[in-house]
Amino acid sequence: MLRINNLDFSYDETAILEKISFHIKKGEHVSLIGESGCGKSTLLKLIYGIYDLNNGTIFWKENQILGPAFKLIPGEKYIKFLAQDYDLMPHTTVFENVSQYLSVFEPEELKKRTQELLETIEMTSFAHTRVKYLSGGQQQRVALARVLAQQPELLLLDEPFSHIDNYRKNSLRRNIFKYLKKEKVTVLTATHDPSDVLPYADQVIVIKNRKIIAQDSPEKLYERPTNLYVASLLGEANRIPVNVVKTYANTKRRIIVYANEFKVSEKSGLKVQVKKNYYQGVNYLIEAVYEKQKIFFYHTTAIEKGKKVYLNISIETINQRLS
Ligand SMILES: Nc1ncnc2c1ncn2[C@@H]1O[C@H](COP(=O)(O)OP(=O)(O)OP(=O)(O)O)[C@@H](O)[C@H]1O
Repeated sequence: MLRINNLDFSYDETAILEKISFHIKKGEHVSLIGESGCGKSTLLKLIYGIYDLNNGTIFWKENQILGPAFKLIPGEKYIKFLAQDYDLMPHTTVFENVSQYLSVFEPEELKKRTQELLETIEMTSFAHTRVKYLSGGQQQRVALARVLAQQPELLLLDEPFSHIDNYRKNSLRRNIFKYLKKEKVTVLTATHDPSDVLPYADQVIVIKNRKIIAQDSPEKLYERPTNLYVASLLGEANRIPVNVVKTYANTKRRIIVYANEFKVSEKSGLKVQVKKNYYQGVNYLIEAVYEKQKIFFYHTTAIEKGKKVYLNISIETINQRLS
């Protein structure tokens, strides 16, 4: 459905994206992740036709997406892009902002659809509030409902929940992604937040140094990360020599271990010295050192600074990472 082939792009003489190729099927939800400045927003803008490519092609179904050199007004009606600026009508109400694109010839349907969308973004009680009086996070929610109302076939979301408080974020994410699946909208989301990715994405694309370095399902990328960069985008990750575990005494390989996969032991394992405790609510994230390398692990209680402890990893985890 969305087909990107051999895309190269630069704003000036510095290359931003190189040889980017991927396909997204109809109704699929793909997350785009990578360190800040790696080109996620740029890629979404290119798919929307805001800039001209240096090389390559972008197709949505049989339609080629062309940049401003070929098309005066960017954007296609079947693609919507929710950028960091929300493009709302500040002097009109939330209801009017959301219903603007629905047919006025079917007033009952307009009311029903708008209400459904306001429920999805949990803003029913603000229906008659003017948008200019809303907070940044509330405006972001209205912007989401406004793009959904336009029934896009392909939706490009750039950090869609970045301004929304944690209290709302989880239920909102569930509502929005459920709605998009129900409506079979194809979604490409650029995000920093693993909670946007792991439970909802069908595929994850990882960008580093201008290129796609990994593409897989969230489960596979998390469980078998190709490197520390990929793992660290999805969780609190460490890279440790596997020979600290007796059974693997003869191998020199290092494996990725997430902070939650370590178990503290009194007897044997990776011997670390505790440096700091970070209270997390459900547990503590503990910063320790092993031969000058920082190691992070979770533990149910704080551990005294300077104390030496052993960390164990299950054999299943080791085998999974070595495979
Ligand atoms: N209009 C522009 N002109 C020139 N350079 C730009 C422009 N917009 C972005 N860049 C540069 O392109 C690179 C990629 O930026 P982009 O915003 O796409 O990254 P990103 O991965 O979305 O970052 P973040 O996660 O921080 O939002 C950065 O080095 C940025 O400085």
